[in-house]
Amino acid sequence: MDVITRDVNQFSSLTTTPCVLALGFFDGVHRGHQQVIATARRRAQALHLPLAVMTFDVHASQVIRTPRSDQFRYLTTVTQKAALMARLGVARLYVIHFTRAVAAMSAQAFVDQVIAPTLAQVVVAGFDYTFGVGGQATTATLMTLSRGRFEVITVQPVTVGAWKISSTRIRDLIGAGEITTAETLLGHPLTIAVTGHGRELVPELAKQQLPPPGRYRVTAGRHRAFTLTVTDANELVTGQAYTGPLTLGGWARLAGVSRASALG
Ligand SMILES: Cc1cc2nc3c(=O)[nH]c(=O)nc-3n(C[C@H](O)[C@H](O)[C@H](O)COP(=O)(O)O)c2cc1C
Ligand SMILES: Nc1ncnc2c1ncn2[C@@H]1O[C@H](COP(=O)(O)OP(=O)(O)OP(=O)(O)O)[C@@H](O)[C@H]1O
Repeated sequence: MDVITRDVNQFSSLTTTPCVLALGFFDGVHRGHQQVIATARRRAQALHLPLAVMTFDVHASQVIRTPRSDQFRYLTTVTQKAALMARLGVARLYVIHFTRAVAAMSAQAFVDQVIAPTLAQVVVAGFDYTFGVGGQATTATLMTLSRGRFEVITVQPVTVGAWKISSTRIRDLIGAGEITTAETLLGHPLTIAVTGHGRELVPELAKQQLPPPGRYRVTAGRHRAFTLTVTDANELVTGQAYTGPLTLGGWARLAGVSRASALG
């Protein structure tokens, strides 16, 4: 898979072959996202075109300040997103640098200056995708804005019970310690990218969604299982010192340990 990182003003210089393009932020690459990408993949296969996805490096809420911006937490780093996308058959991942200038673009400008230069023949997005300044445009309006340059496919909601699967809901579940349910909605195990600095493991993302304070068994790589503590200050502390990058999976809460003794 090719990862193409771009500032929005570099886009007009893109020369590339046509593609089928899926649009969204895709934090967590959950089962709803997987449906969007699978829909695009089927169309790409039928048309013998490469499957491409366009995402942003930074979430919109971190650029456009709202009362909820401070509470926002990420599920996946760009690297994790890219690895999950590669497994779904994505050939080309566009990572657009999301800035105030991008947020201020009209929907038509975004279509003309960012989507069209990818030479997308088909654009696929979910039923609730919005874009353009103030989130002005939807998947339905995308068809008009395409001005005949591409076809638009809208993916219907993937739900569990009455709920649409969403990154927001998965963040809330992880934050509430409902890791198994979160993983069901994700469609893959929860993994958190960290770097060991002695006994502290520092998440790669400053704003990483973590499980609540407590003691957990985790795995790093295929075999190494160990315990760690998520402290009340949201720090990850292990018994053994380690230096370097780790991907923590296999999250299981150790039952019957109170917060106070978990820190001891
Ligand atoms: C060109 C462009 C401009 C955008 N401008 C805004 C904006 O002004 N305000 C906003 O809340 N979101 C803006 N967005 C973000 C989307 O509308 C959408 O709300 C955002 O991706 C939310 O992601 P979420 O569903 O993961 O919360 C913009 C997106 C694009 C592509
Ligand atoms: N459950 C779902 N069913 C179908 N499409 C979905 C679903 N969730 C997201 N999508 C689509 O996937 C793309 C990426 O969505 P986005 O990154 O906004 O995820 P989200 O889970 O809706 O996030 P948030 O909870 O922050 O709103 C968009 O095109 C969106 O419409």
